[in-house]
Amino acid sequence: MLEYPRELPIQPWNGPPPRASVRVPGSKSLTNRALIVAAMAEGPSTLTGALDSEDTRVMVEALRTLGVGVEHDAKSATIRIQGCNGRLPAREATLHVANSGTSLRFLTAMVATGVGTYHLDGTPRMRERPVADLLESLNGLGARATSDLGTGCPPVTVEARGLEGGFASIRGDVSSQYLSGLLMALPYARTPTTIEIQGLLVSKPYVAMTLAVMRDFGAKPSERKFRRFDVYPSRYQGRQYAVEPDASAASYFMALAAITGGTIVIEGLGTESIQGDVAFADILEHMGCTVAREPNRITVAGGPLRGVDVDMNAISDTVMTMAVVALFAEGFTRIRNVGHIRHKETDRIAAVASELRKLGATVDELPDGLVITPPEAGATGPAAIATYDDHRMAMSFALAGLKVPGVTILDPGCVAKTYPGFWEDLDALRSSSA
Ligand SMILES: O=C(O)C1=C[C@@H](OP(=O)(O)O)[C@@H](O)[C@H](O)C1
Ligand SMILES: C=C(OP(=O)(O)O)C(=O)O
Repeated sequence: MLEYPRELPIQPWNGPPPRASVRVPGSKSLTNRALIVAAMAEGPSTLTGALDSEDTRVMVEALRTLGVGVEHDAKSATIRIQGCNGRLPAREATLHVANSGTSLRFLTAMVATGVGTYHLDGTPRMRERPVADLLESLNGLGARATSDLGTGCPPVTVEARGLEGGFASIRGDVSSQYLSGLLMALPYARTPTTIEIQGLLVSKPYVAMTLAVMRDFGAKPSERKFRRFDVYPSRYQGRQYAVEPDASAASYFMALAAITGGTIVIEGLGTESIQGDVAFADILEHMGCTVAREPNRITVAGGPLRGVDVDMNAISDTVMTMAVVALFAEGFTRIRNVGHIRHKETDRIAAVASELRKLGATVDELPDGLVITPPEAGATGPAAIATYDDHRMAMSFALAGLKVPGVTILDPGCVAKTYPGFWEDLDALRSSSA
């Protein structure tokens, strides 16, 4: 991995507004889904355009620990997986997933299809991120899964003897990753399974992505209004799979166009993308940007921005990007229905509120959102921005530094969770636009 300084002063964007094309690295969510499904599949798979970051490395390492053959060629963004055809080789394993929510939730469900004893653990923050509802559902399907410290969070132990199938209900309002993990594991249950969602389902587009990847590898799950899901016993088939660029990562460059008044073309993401976060461009359009959408490309051109009132439940990884764009809009912005982001890398509502205030904004922190009123005379520095070990705090607030002199990002290395080359890509954009 790359080396990072302890803090990074951000130089304001002094040159002409950028006119550039950007292709961000592969999607974390699609890489980690494809890895899980390919690992369980019959036959080999090759993932191209795969993300190489902390979250995908911990997933690759965990699969190797489970005895699945995985070769990762980071230079060519290719990962080769020898599928285990639904029979996990390891009977006993301890998996360390750092602070990767997808890895923890997806692997917990996957190991329940095995026969043996599996332990999963992560960073201190991972030990505060809930998983109890997933454990409960797995227990109803034939596993013995426990939160070792009785906290409802990792570390987790799964004593597995394969999943029986039948009926499961799962809570949808804390994290959609429980449902995604269950869905991907269930083709390997002994009998068909019906899953019903209790309460609201957050982050719906991620569940659609899960179904899409399962279908791409040959399973045939069905769904009714995203309230009920049916999965039948089957086998995934190994294949070549092209991972789309990461739409959440692309939000930083869309936002850069919005606040600098430049034009940025996002390559490899467009109307054909299966990632919900491409809809970040729709919000920018409401704020005053011009957006052109093609099947594999989105062009965002900045303009005078006005505040918006927006429900971001479905695309909550872009809340922090939006919060920083709001600093440079006319009038206030209200972000609604994202209470679940308090359970992510950090309490993201609280973190955004504290750091925006350092730049002069007035921020009302709501239980499930934020109201951001930009300072009348414009945002001002200097400000040392704390990042809370949250990659998205670092990448979002770097954008503020392009407009406000004196912004320093503390612990810029936290971007390695999903976008290790972010600072280099930002510098490259700057040099190509000078
Ligand atoms: O399934 C996924 O790939 C993800 C689902 C979302 O989490 P929640 O469902 O917990 O909101 C998202 O925030 C995360 O970055 C990735
Ligand atoms: C919430 C995130 O990740 P995860 O839940 O996979 O740790 C994220 O990448 O913003």
